[in-house]
Amino acid sequence: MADIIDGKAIAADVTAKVKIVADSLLEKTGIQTGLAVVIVGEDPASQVYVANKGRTAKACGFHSVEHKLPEDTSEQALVDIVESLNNDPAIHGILVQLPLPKHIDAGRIIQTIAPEKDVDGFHFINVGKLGTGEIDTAFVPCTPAGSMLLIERVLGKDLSGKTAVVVGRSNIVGKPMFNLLLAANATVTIAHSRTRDLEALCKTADILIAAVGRPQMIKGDWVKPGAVLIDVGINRIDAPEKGEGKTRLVGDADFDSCQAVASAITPVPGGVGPMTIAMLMANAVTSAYRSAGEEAPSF
Ligand SMILES: Nc1nc(=O)c2c([nH]1)NC[C@@H]1CN(c3ccc(C(=O)N[C@@H](CCC(=O)O)C(=O)O)cc3)C=[N+]21
Repeated sequence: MADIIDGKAIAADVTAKVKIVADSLLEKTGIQTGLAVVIVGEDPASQVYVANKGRTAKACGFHSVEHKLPEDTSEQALVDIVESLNNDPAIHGILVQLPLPKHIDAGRIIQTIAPEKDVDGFHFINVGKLGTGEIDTAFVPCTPAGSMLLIERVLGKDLSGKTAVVVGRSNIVGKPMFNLLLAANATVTIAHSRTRDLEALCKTADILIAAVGRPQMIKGDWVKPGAVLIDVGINRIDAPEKGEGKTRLVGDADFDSCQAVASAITPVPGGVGPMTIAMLMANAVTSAYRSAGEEAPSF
């Protein structure tokens, strides 16, 4: 039976450290880390995440601002808000919650965020730095960064000799995950919907990252005995066993069958999700340190 990797507890460790270093920057330089989260529209899941971010930012002692904009906000109005945050010296990190409404070009908005405040790590400058190994001055996307920290807790920092398979090729998770695993010396393959014999490929992985967005797709008999399984998926499915109309969260891996085979596995909820928020806080305080010309701590 695999050990369950307690993402909630590890995320709490990270945010406790963020608070300590944020307090120490404030004491030394008078700079309070500022994080701005911008949300457009009313998607209920997005509202939950944004509320979590605001709460955690306050717990870290940050200056936390939230811009809640109506669904019919124009692209230009959003560009103007991002530019005003770029120019606001009290703000060190800017996150524009995705997805954006269809009438807004999300790519244009992301590239409008100043790279040095892009705590999501989605700007071309940060993507390029990660892709060329300049990780120390980049912002790394929060979900992959948090997943790496969980892997580090189990396997250490050096993944030499390990085979990793990332299932999913998104810009937000799959591709940055590939780069981080590669930088840690793993031998990495990205699989996706057009991969032939996905099951056999997954079975080669010492480290398996499930980031496809399909509930419970990865089954125990796809997993190499002793593998470390990081489940990035967060899917809400019907749970009639809990009562009529009830739902529950599941990952992209079928937890019970995978737990029987892996050596360590992240649960959903309580795995990668809380780490995403913790790494956002880490990126924000890192940005504040850089703005002060101070050496940023590592997490
Ligand atoms: N620009 C941008 N950056 C993001 O990082 C971003 C985004 N947009 N849009 C939405 C997704 C989703 N996301 C989550 C963060 C935390 C949890 C999380 O804390 N989940 C908990 C509980 C989830 C629940 O109860 O609903 C868990 O897995 O244990 C989930 C999902 C960040 N995202």
